[in-house]
Amino acid sequence: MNKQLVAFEKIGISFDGRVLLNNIDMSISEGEIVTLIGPNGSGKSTLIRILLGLQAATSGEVVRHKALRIGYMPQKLHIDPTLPLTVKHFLALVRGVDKRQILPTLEKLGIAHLIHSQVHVLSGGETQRVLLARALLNKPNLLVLDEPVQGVDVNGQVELYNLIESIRDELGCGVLMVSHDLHLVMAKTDTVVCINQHVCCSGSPQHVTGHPAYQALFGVPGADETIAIYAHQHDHVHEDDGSVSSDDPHKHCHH
Ligand SMILES: Nc1ncnc2c1ncn2[C@@H]1O[C@H](COP(=O)(O)OP(=O)(O)OP(=O)(O)O)[C@@H](O)[C@H]1O
Repeated sequence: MNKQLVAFEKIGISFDGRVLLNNIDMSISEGEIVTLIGPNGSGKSTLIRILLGLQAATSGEVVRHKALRIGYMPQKLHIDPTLPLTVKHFLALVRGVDKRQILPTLEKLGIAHLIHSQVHVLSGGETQRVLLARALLNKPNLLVLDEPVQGVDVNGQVELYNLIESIRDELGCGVLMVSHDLHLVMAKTDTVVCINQHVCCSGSPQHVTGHPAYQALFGVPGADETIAIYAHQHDHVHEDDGSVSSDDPHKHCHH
């Protein structure tokens, strides 16, 4: 049994009296890739912010392993485009970084040739790899990736997911990813947690079982075998605010 790195226990959060997250239970272990999915505004980034300690939960607890070391990859690089900054200097800003690790880390991610490039001229895929390099330089045992393939074309997305999987294989770290896309990420995921205010369902990814609403939302799987689909059948009803209808006798999703 792999070591559990983080457990969310009955996490809840409200903003201005509006419940955003309610009773969230989930965990991530070493060597496990967990993907958090859910519609826009369902609270995925907020849950990540709670894990990072940037946001306090209103209720519940985040239990962290005492040796937990997080490498965080944000959605975007927020840097003033008029500021001259090379990739090397950007990565040298990581607190406590061993500068000798910068080049080997870039090599591992296939972007060693960019070491002297300005960060603001990088393509979407190159930027994501630099952000991944920054997360890895923190020597994490848990990688937290908030929409790691944002702004990357489909081929680049497959490559990035392959890279994330190979990093997991090499380092044995846990990975917590937020994703909107289901097709590409699912083949690289051990556990999927679908949230919409509460945990709608969680479990292993599996091929589509034919739910028409799900296929309408996320499409039909292609022939590419790196593509797998997670089938998710709701047996409960969400109100407009995402809460579960109170007169619904079923409170959980089927897989
Ligand atoms: N500090 C805050 N104060 C008030 N409302 C907030 C705060 N942080 C987040 N929210 C609200 O909580 C909701 C969920 O935001 P969050 O970014 O967690 O969703 P998400 O699932 O990551 O969305 P997306 O898929 O669009 O990135 C949004 O409606 C957002 O406006």
